[in-house]
Amino acid sequence: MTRLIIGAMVRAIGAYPSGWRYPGAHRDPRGDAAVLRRTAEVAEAARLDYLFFGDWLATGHDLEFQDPYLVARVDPLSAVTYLAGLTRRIGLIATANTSYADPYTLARATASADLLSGGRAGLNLVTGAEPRVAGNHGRDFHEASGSRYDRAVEFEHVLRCLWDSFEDEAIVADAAAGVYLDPSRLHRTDFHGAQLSVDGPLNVTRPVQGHLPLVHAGSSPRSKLFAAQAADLALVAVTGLEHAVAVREELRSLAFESGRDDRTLKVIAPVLPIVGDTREHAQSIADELSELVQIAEDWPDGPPAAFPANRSLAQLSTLLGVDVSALSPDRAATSSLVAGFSGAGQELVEIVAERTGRSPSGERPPTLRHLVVAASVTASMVVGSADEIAAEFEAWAEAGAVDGFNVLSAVQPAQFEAFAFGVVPELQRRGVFPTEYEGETLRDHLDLGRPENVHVTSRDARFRPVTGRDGVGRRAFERGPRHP
Ligand SMILES: Cc1cc2nc3c(=O)[nH]c(=O)nc-3n(C[C@H](O)[C@H](O)[C@H](O)COP(=O)(O)O)c2cc1C
Repeated sequence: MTRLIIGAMVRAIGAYPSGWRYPGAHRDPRGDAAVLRRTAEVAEAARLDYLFFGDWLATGHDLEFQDPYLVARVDPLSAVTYLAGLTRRIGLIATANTSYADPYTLARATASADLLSGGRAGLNLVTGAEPRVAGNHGRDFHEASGSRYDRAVEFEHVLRCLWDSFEDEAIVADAAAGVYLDPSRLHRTDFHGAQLSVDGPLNVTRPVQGHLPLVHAGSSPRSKLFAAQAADLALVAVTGLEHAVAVREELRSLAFESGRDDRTLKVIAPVLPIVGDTREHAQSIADELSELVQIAEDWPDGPPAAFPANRSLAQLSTLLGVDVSALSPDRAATSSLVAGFSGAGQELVEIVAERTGRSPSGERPPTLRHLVVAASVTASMVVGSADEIAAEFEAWAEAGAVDGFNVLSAVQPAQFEAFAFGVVPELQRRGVFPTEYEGETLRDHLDLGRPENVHVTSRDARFRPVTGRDGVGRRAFERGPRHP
């Protein structure tokens, strides 16, 4: 039976550019503590596997228009530690940027989060795509992808060595004998690589889970190789079901080529469901959200300098093959106008019809604004009733496209609650998502075993970079048979 992994990608003011403008939406990040608490309570009541917190280490006015949640947000590890004390069962995954983080500090904070949550912490390692981060961390420039991934490879190795500093039996705590520590079970890291140098040992005992489940999010060839070799969950950007099938197969075969049991790599896709009582209701929500997205033409004298170039009638004209730049954004895209559109333009009209229920020949045709928004907001959306969305999730799982989803919510808290209390029970009714938490730890929820201590097995402790199919990989193992 298919068993989906489902986590919530928490974005406190919503994960759609205009979500914060929707009636009743949470919109002031100064109130995030209450929203995070409520989100965690709802997610745990729905038995979601984890809450996932992304990260972005810089801010600026431009982000207001691209991705308003990136403007101001709580640090992800702080959110995880806060929620560790408020929840009992749900996993809590924080993002860290390996290009800028200090491995000893991160190993210490994450091992602590795992201990404080009873084994429910996870860590998403990214190398970062935002160049402004460099100046916030005393660097002259953001390193190129190759160098960032070289560092990420060393980083992951060092993290595991540091987490394993204490063997599970290292703290003896024999009060009668006066023996606190077995020093033979405390291990130095002694890693001195091209980019990182760490002595160790870590001054936190081994995490409850041994190693926190590692997530990696990216899309380049080096990113895929890193995910295949180092991650338990690969968070991928996919354009549709067929693309997802291909990406999952590629990642799993890379994992196999790296000598790993490829079934232990779970491929997770982000998805943004718009949930309504009926399909028409969901479409009316998606329609209102589209209408609330600002486009360049909303400023008669031109948009702010940082406004995204692709959110304009000028850019849409290129895609449509028809110059609509002098028209009003509220001009209806009627059948006669649409007839002149390019193939890509016609496809866009179909996407808008599916999402909003508006068709060129109908009573309420889409407007040019709807088309600009559909072309420029790239979130992977599915619009419908709870049952329709659950059916779509199930179809993806059965096609071998994903092992699970990271669910984004356009409007907080309403859309998240509609998902948790509407779609999740439908998935449970279909038997593709469990109704109860069984194990205690995040690794249990993800069906991952507890790893051995690298200092005891010593195999992983030897760091040997090797050349993989798409670049420099981590290390070579004996290859076992590939499982079906
Ligand atoms: C689904 C998804 C989520 C991501 N989340 C984050 C994030 O929260 N913070 C971040 O710095 N980068 C994030 N990234 C960016 C990647 O880490 C990556 O650095 C970026 O896409 C550049 O591509 P590359 O690393 O594959 O070269 C995400 C990427 C994907 C596909």
